[in-house]
Amino acid sequence: MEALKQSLLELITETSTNLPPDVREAIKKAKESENAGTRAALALSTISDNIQMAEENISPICQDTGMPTFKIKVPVGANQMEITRNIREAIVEATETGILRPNSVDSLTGENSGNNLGEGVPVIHYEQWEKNKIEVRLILKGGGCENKNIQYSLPCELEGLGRAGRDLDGIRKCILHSVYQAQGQGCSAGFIGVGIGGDRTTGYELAKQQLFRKAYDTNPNPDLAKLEDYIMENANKLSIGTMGFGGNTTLLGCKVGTMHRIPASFFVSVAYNCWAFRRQGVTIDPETGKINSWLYKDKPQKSAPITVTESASNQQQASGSREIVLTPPISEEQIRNLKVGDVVILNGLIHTGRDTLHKYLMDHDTPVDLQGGVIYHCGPVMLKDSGGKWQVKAAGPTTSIREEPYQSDIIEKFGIRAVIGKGGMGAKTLAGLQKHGAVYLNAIGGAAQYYADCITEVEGVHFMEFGVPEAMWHLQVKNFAAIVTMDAHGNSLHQDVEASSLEKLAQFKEPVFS
Ligand SMILES: O=C(O)C[C@H](O)C(=O)O
Ligand code: SF4
Repeated sequence: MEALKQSLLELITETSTNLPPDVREAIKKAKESENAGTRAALALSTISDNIQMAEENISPICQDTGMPTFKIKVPVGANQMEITRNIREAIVEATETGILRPNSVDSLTGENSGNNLGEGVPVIHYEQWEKNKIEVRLILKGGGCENKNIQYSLPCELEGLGRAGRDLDGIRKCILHSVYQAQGQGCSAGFIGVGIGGDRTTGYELAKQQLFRKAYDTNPNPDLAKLEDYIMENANKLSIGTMGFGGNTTLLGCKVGTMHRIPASFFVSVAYNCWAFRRQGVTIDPETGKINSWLYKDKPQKSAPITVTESASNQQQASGSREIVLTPPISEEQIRNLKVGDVVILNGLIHTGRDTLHKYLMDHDTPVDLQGGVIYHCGPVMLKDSGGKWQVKAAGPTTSIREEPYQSDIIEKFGIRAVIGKGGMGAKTLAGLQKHGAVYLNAIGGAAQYYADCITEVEGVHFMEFGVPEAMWHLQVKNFAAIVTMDAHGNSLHQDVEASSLEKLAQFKEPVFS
């Protein structure tokens, strides 16, 4: 078993940096389904470039390397404690080399353990089988899409869809609703795993288990196979699109599993996974610890099950949109000149800030002048080089809506002119942008290599005690592109897409599977 740690390290590295062929194929089909020049097409082409860069740089596809979750099958008699020890060592090493972001945080103190270990982290599930090999599957599922998981208890009333009863049709409605409620915040286009039945805990477990299926397999249960096909065909008619920009592809995969329940409970649990669907698997020789085979590396046999609807109203044009170059400090006049749909190219100094910093700034001062400045909702992966200088390993945006309670106040208090993030923000921030003269810029979620490439220098950092992702990094950027999705005139692309997708959801109200 000497080689085991090295094998696990290889598995972690591949999972974080190299998307499997079935996922790539689904993204490729999505790209082909969008009309050239639309925002969705541009977002998908950034995503494709990013996937390529991550593989070439052997660096994280997305800066959020998620909750490492292992599913392991072992021969009778295998030493599970030894396997766990090796996993923990491999995790620590992958963190030291910037393959994983230090992501394990004490829930009460907020302290980052710094090495991705902690109470309950990583997650490891063991199962025995009668084969003489070890099978290890790993999924790195980030926080933004995890926050979009949802569990329904049937019967229930669903916005847009009405009553969902305790039958296949009620399940159908829940799944469509789950895609709608995620909007672009889980970095759509996404994959969903659905668990029908169980209790609240096992239902979610079953949903996550579905994510280990290959994107193009066929469900052995004909009813569920029909349901999966139906969802793939119709969820895309919601036209939420990549990053919630509108567009033809919202969902890249849907896998449904079922288990028994007790009479009083009927749960439908949905695990939402972003396009950065990082899962790999290996079989390992139990004597040597060496990798024998990879589980997700074969080319998909069937073509991608993506059906698209051409919907002219949702073809958000990006070509022909204005491109505006800005260098902070930015004036109010420059901001008021911007409109939803403009592409902003930023050069100069920007500052990262996410959950801990926003809360902190509510009743503390800022260590640097933010007048006319730009805040980037981002928790990067950083490594110190041999000369003691910080290097950016990955730096895409995080979900902005979490800062909704603070953002408007922070903009006003410090004179901030632009906020970069992803997924959009709510009514309070929109009003604040209008009142104080600021804009919201949407970067492409998950495109962590693409944006890391725009960062020319790390000028400094404050609040390292918050941990690497939550610290305030001061970054020099060049040609950092993002789209204005909320302007200083009360317009929000996110609000528009949410409203139009709710209208479209209502077309699925009538029973289909009776
Ligand atoms: O934590 C992050 O960097 C991003 C997170 O996965 C998110 O989607 O918001
Ligand atoms: S930022 Fe987006 S792509 Fe990255 S883990 Fe979060 S949801 Fe996934």
